[in-house]
Amino acid sequence: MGLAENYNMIKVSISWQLFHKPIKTILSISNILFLLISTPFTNYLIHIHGLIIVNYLDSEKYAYLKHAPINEESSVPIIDLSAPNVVALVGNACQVWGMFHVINHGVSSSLVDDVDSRARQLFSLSTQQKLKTLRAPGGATGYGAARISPFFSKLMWHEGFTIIGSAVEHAKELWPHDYEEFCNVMDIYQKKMKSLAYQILLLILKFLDTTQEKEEKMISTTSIYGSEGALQLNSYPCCPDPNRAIGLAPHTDSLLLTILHQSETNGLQIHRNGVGWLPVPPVSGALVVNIGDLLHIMSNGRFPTVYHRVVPNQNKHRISIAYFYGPPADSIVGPLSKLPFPRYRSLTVKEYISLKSKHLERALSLIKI
Ligand SMILES: C=C1C[C@]23C[C@@]1(O)CC[C@H]2[C@@]12CCC[C@@](C)(C(=O)O1)[C@H]2[C@@H]3C(=O)O
Ligand SMILES: O=C(O)CCC(=O)C(=O)O
Ligand SMILES: [Fe+2]
Repeated sequence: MGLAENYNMIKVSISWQLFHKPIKTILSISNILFLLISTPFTNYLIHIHGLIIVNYLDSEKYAYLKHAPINEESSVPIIDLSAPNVVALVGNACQVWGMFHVINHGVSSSLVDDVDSRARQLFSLSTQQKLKTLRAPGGATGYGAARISPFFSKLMWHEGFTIIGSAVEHAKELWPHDYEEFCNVMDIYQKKMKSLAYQILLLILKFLDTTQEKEEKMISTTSIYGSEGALQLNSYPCCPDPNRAIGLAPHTDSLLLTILHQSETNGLQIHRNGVGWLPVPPVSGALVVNIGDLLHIMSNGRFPTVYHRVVPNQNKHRISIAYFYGPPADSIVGPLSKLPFPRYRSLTVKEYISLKSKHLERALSLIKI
């Protein structure tokens, strides 16, 4: 099949979308493209012909094929949260990697499996169903492309579903008579994640030896009751030509900490200076923790915020569940007062999120002192 014919097929599928779907709201270009890539019809074409022009990225820029070989010294540490020297282990991992696996984390495997299978159930619904929960323009929750999508010219091999607080409104759209179980599982998981994230944050603050009043105030505002988090269900369908597409484009997470469950399928990679892209294969029973921008700021740059991406898989449909943990939107974040020579100015969480949504990776440099 020639290139021109493939272009025609994409054109055909766009017109198919526009004429056969009653689109009542005005969708942005990225949503239209997302709609296009998510239809079973176009997916079918992608699988048969192995070519979707809009989704291909230039390989020079991202060099997807090149990543460092794994050896013991170059892999993300695995930390047992019940280890007696856990503070030092966590602190060192934050400084050296900005990322670590945790085991003995107290979250039951049956709960993690439940969330994973509910996510699979959601993503296996028809596109028409999923689009009932399409994230509203400017909105935060629901189904759609990653929030960072507008910064990249090519689409990602990814679909997401974001939950902040209760998922009930969207779940009712998807399963009008059977939405409660989905919501219960997501609620229980969010509560567990919140308390695990708080536990890890306390270890980190202990490592940074924060004893002053300001920090204590900050700790209380990020407490399990005060904090606001988000749960992101990620789906990366099988990709016929994984070397020429990206699952989730390179980014750093914005909040304090992210706790990730990545089922059993490879795909996550982190960028290491001087090394390149390094795979982070799933460790059975472990959760991945990574430092986000806000903790990078609080540590005055001592902890790197992790630049990471996801590469698609040819044979396996990959699901991941990310919990983003951060302080309430109105709280002020800045380098901890104990650390000398602040490199960043203090600002509200809301202000930082707004800078990130406008400038992505440049947000941090914009608040440098
Ligand atoms: C709390 C959040 C973090 C996030 C933006 C969000 O409001 C909800 C979705 C999150 C997510 C998931 C995929 C990657 C990411 C960069 C994105 O585009 O949306 C993160 C956002 C983030 O950490 O900035
Ligand atoms: O799917 C993954 O492993 C990572 C997802 C991620 O980076 C995110 O949701 O921010
Ligand atoms: Fe991420």
